[in-house]
Amino acid sequence: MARNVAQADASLKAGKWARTKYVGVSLVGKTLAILGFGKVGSEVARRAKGLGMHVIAHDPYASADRARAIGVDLVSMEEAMTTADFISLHMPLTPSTNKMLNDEAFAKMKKGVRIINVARGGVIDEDALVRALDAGIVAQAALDVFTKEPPAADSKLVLHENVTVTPHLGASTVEAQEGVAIEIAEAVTGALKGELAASAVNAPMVPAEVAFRACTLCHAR
Ligand SMILES: NC(=O)C1=CN([C@@H]2O[C@H](COP(=O)(O)OP(=O)(O)OC[C@H]3O[C@@H](n4cnc5c(N)ncnc54)[C@H](O)[C@@H]3O)[C@@H](O)[C@H]2O)C=CC1
Ligand SMILES: O=C(O)C(=O)COP(=O)(O)O
Repeated sequence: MARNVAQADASLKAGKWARTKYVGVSLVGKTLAILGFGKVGSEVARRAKGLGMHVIAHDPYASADRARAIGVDLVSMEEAMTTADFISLHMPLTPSTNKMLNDEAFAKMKKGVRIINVARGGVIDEDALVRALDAGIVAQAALDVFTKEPPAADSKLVLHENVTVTPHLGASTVEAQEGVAIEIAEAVTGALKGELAASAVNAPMVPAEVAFRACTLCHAR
């Protein structure tokens, strides 16, 4: 996005040689705000540090120690919104993150901010993003996910010249798909053997009787 690769590629293939139209921006020295400092957000932070960016993150549940170890400052949503040159979204879609980037949030951002969303489309109010792009608040957006997938063929957001889009390809590498397949197979064989499923989202991580014993002990103190 920062170097207009997708637009320049389409332009050259259409027979144009538009060197001045596609002058980009450098990442080095720029502030990247990561919203959602979990598994993906932390990896993005590590890589962005390697590119010479100043990385801050907003995540109400992240540990400050873990952030410090990667060289990232945990900040408030307000600070993330007002100081970032780039904002990358990595939080889950929940009632509290739904349309987290809305008109009010865009109004606080630095003019010319660039937005990356590889989380879930619903964390952005897409109509508000189109307004922010048209107003020049958001210079560019790179979107892998959409509120409705696939988005409508005439989506203003998808067709916007300052928006780069991909069809939900975040996890689509040969290696990642193989990794997921192995992880699922191991979880299934583990569950069949009666082992605790480390990645279960719908079961307590500790058997109920162990949790109950721990609870009784802690109440007995
Ligand atoms: N485009 C794609 O193909 C992919 C998209 N995803 C999306 O990326 C998201 C993140 O994935 P992981 O890093 O693996 O999840 P994760 O669970 O490790 O991290 C999510 C982080 O968001 C934080 N969070 C929750 N509410 C928040 C809020 N209101 N503000 C800021 N942070 C908040 C959590 O504390 C957590 O640290 C997933 O929920 C999924 O929707 C994940 C993989 C591939
Ligand atoms: O794991 C996720 O959250 C993803 O969005 C990846 O989606 P996929 O498994 O590629 O359909």
